[in-house]
Amino acid sequence: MHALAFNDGLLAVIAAGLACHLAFNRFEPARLLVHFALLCVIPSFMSFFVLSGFTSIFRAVVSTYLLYWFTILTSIALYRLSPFHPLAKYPGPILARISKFWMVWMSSDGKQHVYYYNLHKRYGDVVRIGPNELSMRDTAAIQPLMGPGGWSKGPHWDGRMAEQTNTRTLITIKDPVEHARRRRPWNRAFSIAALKGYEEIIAKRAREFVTGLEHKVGERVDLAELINHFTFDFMSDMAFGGGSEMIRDGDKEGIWHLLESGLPMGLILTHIPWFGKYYVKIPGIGKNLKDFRAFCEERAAIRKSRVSQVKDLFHYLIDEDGIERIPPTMAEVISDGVLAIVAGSDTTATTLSNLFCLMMKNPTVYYRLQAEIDKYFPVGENALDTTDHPYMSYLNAVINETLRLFPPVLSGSQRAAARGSGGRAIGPYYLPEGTNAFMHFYSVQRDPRNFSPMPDAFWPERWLTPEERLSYASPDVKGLDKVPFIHNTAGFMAFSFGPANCVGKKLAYQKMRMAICLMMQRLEFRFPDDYVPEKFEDDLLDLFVAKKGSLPVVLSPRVSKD
Ligand code: HEM
Repeated sequence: MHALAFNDGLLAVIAAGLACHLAFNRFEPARLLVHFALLCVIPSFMSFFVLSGFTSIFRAVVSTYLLYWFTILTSIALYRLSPFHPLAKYPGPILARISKFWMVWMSSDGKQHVYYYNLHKRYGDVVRIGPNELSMRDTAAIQPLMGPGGWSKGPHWDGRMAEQTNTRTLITIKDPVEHARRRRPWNRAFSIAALKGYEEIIAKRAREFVTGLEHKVGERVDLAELINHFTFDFMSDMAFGGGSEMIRDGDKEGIWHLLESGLPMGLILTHIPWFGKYYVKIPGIGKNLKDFRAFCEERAAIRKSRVSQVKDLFHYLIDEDGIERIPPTMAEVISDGVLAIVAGSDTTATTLSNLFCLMMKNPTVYYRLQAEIDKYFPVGENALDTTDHPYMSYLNAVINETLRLFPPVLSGSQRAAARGSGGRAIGPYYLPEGTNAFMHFYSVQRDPRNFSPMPDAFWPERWLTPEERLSYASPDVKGLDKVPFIHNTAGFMAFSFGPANCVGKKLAYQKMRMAICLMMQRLEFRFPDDYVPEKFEDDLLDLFVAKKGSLPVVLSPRVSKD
């Protein structure tokens, strides 16, 4: 009789485990209390059913927990590998299909972009890289996934932003209507007229930056770090009317380090967003970000109290012209100001560093660009004048080619099919509801169906017109006119795509062009003799945004100061 009751008890525990899996699968509960009830209260209660088979309560409780959790995990794994799973037809590594912890592990070396790239080579255009997540490489999916009427931002931001319960920053907003409302001031801030107004802010910081470089002529400097200082000072000017003097003083407060220190954990939370709710409960967690936010709040208050002579980004974000029907709250302005600094300084700094590294590795490109800059800005000309930028085809080609090979957001930005949407065809693929998906920028941009020949090589000439390309005919391009040339700009996704793409794209180009022209008009850049240039790419990590290492450079003057 006892044995029967015990067996019944074990079966009840297993049944409860299966029911728990079903509840998580069906309702995706997010509240910690519900997690606690499902994972702890139920097995504690169930241990009474098996008491008869154990010599102590302790043993009964431990055994019930083990059996309960084992049942849940086994049931989850079997379901996710089974043909009944909605994403069963999409191939991918077994462990990735079972759990997102696999991607946490695989991305921990900072090379997830290369991992995804190799997965696409092995499995094709759509790879299942999580139980409910797909990585995509086919350009036919871009428009339906990310274009107007496409899917909204995915949950990968939820974990990173777990502490932002009230005011979310623009990039994390899922609701398309709310996203559009919050994006309006940003769109105004990057209109052609507004951009023209920023030129003087860029020019001032670019002059300070390049003058600082000139003082270091002959020295070995970390160009990547100095570029960080330039982009950070500029974005602080834009977002909060100043407050940062890294070009002058260096990063005394360690702010750049503070921002970068959160990236590895941020990446983990993009893979397991549900964990963010637990993570933020750990005492002291998020302190760095809170400190940075406090700095921004202080700056925002100062900037708000005075009328700026210049219409900076803050002017538009806080709606100083009073255009919005519902004026933005101060919390929204601060939150988006923080985003501007983070999204606007790191991305352009990484691109500029990559660009100089790639050019120094490819002297032909370096001298071609230098020649173009010399043509438009000979000695004595103002290299910060933007009038001729549209005609500087080689400059634009070098920037695009850098962004193609190394987009600062290497692995793309997740989108999700809303629950209840019923799923939809994304290009030639049917993606059921509950699916998260992203275009893998790094793979799309190196796909020979989009960019050929030499999709993995730095070859800016591919961005020129055929006539321009021919005019550069030289040993490095010999024979390339004999192979098919493919240049599918739909596969150029560094700034993402659709209504939630990068709103700061034009500003990024403007800032990078101005800085490059001034830097190359005034200075020569070369690697120190003992530096192995491949190290820079080895050190480049995919932590959602790219994190770069140092870029040692020796500077020499181009223009005599006499
Ligand atoms: C080389 C430079 C840059 C690159 C490659 C870049 C790339 C990106 C990417 C890939 C996204 C994600 C979009 C998505 O979720 O689909 C993004 C979003 C964003 N970027 Fe940039 N970015 C750059 C510079 C800038 C600059 C200078 C700013 C200026 C403030 C900026 C502001 C933003 C903002 C506000 C968003 C969120 C847009 C939204 O969700 O509506 N970015 N950027």
